Amino acid sequence: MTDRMLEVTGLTVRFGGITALDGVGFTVDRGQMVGLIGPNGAGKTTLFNCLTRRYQADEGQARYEGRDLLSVAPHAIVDLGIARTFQNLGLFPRMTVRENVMVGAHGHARAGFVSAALRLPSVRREERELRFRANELLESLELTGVADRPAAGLPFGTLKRIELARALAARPRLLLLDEPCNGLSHGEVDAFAAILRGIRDRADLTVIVVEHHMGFVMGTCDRVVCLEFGRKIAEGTPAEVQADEAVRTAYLGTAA
Ligand SMILES: Nc1ncnc2c1ncn2[C@@H]1O[C@H](COP(=O)(O)OP(=O)(O)OP(=O)(O)O)[C@@H](O)[C@H]1O
Repeated sequence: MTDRMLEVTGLTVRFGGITALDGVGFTVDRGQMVGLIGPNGAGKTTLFNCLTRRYQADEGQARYEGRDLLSVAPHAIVDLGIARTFQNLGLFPRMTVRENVMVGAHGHARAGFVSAALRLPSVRREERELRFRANELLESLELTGVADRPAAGLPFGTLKRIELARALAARPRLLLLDEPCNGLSHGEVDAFAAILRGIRDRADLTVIVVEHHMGFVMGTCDRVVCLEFGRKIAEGTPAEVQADEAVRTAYLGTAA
């Protein structure tokens, strides 16, 4: 029996004359790591923006854990256990690495504005818990050594891991990663893949990852969905999608 987490059907998004997503459908089961690939402009980021309610779908449905995701308010997405990272990192450069990660967990803080302003004991306890959680994440992502340094000036590969730690701080059940390997060296990609696999296995986590790095996708994902010009052109195991003629044509211009 499958444990379906996400079911997307007929998802269509138009921007004026451009159809960025054209009737896209796929499913994701709990615990899977699904790769979302396709040439530039295929609609991958638009799909993430729809699922996180930044963009409004013109047609179609997305059911997440049995509920209609497309009617959820954008700010409520994190409460449903969905977190994402961005192509262009959205870190706070002057805050320390630890503080950046703690920001990700703040959506889960219970203290209200007044008690936080008065620094009541309950708030201090909560902050200790957030710090503890952040420290755990920093350790599992091999960031403890830079925890007290400002994010500004750290190497790009490190910033990518901080961005991942911040998304994980919200304790997501579904994690959407937008090009996590972009700009990483070969060695960093392998290290990132190993870290991600470790986290996925430890924390009951389901992942959809947009990525152009085929080595990462083929070596890390359980299933792959390929988009081109807003349409799904292939879906299957990494090996099946890699061998698919439409996918090869989309990437190379001609079937290779
Ligand atoms: N806010 C927007 N307004 C107008 N057009 C948009 C908007 N967002 C995306 N598009 C268009 O939708 C199409 C799909 O873009 P999208 O960014 O989703 O592709 P992508 O697969 O993520 O590409 P890349 O790999 O380059 O990030 C493109 O033609 C893009 O120009």
